[in-house]
Amino acid sequence: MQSDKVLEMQGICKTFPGVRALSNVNFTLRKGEVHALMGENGAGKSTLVKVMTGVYEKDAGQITVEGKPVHFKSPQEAQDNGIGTVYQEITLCPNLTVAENMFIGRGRHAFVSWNSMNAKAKKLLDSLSIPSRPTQQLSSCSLAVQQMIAIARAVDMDCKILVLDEPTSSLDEDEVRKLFELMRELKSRGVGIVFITHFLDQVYEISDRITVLRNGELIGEYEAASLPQFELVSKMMGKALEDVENLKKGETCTLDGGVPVLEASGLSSDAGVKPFDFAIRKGEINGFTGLLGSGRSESVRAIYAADKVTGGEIKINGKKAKIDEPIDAMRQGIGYLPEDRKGDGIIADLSVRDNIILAMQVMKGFFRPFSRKQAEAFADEYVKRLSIKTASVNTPIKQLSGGNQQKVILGRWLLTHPKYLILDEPTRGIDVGTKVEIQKLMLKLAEEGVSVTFISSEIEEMLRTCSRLIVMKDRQIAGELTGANLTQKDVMHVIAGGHK
Ligand SMILES: Nc1ncnc2c1ncn2[C@@H]1O[C@H](COP(=O)(O)OP(=O)(O)OP(=O)(O)O)[C@@H](O)[C@H]1O
Repeated sequence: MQSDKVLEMQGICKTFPGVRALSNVNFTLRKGEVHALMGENGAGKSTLVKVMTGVYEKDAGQITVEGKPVHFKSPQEAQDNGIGTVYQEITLCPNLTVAENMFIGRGRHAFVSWNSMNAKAKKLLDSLSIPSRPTQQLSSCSLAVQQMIAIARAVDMDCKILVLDEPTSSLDEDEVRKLFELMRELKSRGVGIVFITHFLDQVYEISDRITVLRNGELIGEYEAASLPQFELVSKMMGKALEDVENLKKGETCTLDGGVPVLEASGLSSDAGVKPFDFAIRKGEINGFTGLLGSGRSESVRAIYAADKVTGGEIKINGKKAKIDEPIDAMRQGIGYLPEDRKGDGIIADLSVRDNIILAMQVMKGFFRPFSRKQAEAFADEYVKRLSIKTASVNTPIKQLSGGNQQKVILGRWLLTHPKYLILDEPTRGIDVGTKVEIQKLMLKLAEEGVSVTFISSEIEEMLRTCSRLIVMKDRQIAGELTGANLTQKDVMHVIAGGHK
């Protein structure tokens, strides 16, 4: 009897130096299903997917595609067997057109003319309802459309299995909806989809089945419809959920009156943020919210001088401060965890230790390096405090899972004992347990008198932790919410209506 299983992985093992990333893991994918792969940071999801797609060779185990045993030694071999992958970071060429990106490097498409290539691209785009033109330069498409084009490319290569590793983490709600429509279309064509995300609501919206991994082991495989969300979370975390449920709503101490820790007036930057006023008090957690592109990140970048400041002034504790470059901000006790941790945050080839001490070392000066012993002691402290999963502090940071890399950057700033900490998407790509830990950490820092500005695409976690929300729209402040007005509805109202 022909099975409906398109992929079967059995007894998969993979070890890296000092880390057993997968032990004896089984995974099956059916035709036409969306199968979510869930687990906390470092659980082994990406490793399993990389074994599946030929990026890593397994140490042990069997893989079959449509019943046929396979042993991939390269991503090309996986691709030749009908496995397509689209990563969160798009790997297409921004300077080429949409059509060129769809067919580049594809020997079997011997196009006789641009016209025939563009015509074929148009047909494919139309059949998948992707809103873009074949002759358009890829960089002019939104991130979501670029992702869809990467998917279309895989579809045209006759993929039977599509792996989507955190495809939604940079998309807004509308874009996520469009991506889901495309996923449903592919499902109806019989494509099996492996879906990795940390957004639980999305898992339940689109997935048929869920496989949970923890510490490299298989916890179980479930029908999504019969696994309540709280059970999923406790399976991922390996503990009951009361910690998540009991996180107190953010009633952080806003010390009214008194001099603000930081006050900005008429601040603007060359990243296009319009002049704005802003103040934060000791021990306050506030947030910048708004849709992607609203200017929420650009505003905090202006405060830290991460972009060139074009106007306005900043006072620290009531005194005018000269902050022309990030180093000036650091010396004033400001820490900044950037949104783009790959581009702006981690230094991939350096160890966990060197990444943790980086900000401290910059402040001290590179001509006065910390001794190895001192650096290791600093790093050890924050690896323990933030439960960073790493073989050692000397491991290159690029070998850590995404969420653990994020914790290292957080450790970097905590080590400088900042007075004011700006955290832009600190919980993106982070599992639910660690998210709660980071939210708790923010509340604790605030209690200790540190002021925090928090940005997150998940409005709920901002409502839980912030005592004031600044709502951005079209690169300027559209409104400010406190107290009883701190609700999702009020935020939407300001975004929709643009009034205070
Ligand atoms: N190339 C590598 N070298 C060494 N260790 C690695 C490598 N890739 C992954 N690991 C380790 O294997 C374990 C599993 O990591 P993996 O990236 O698969 O987790 P994940 O579930 O995808 O996590 P996240 O949600 O944070 O991305 C982690 O402890 C990680 O540090």
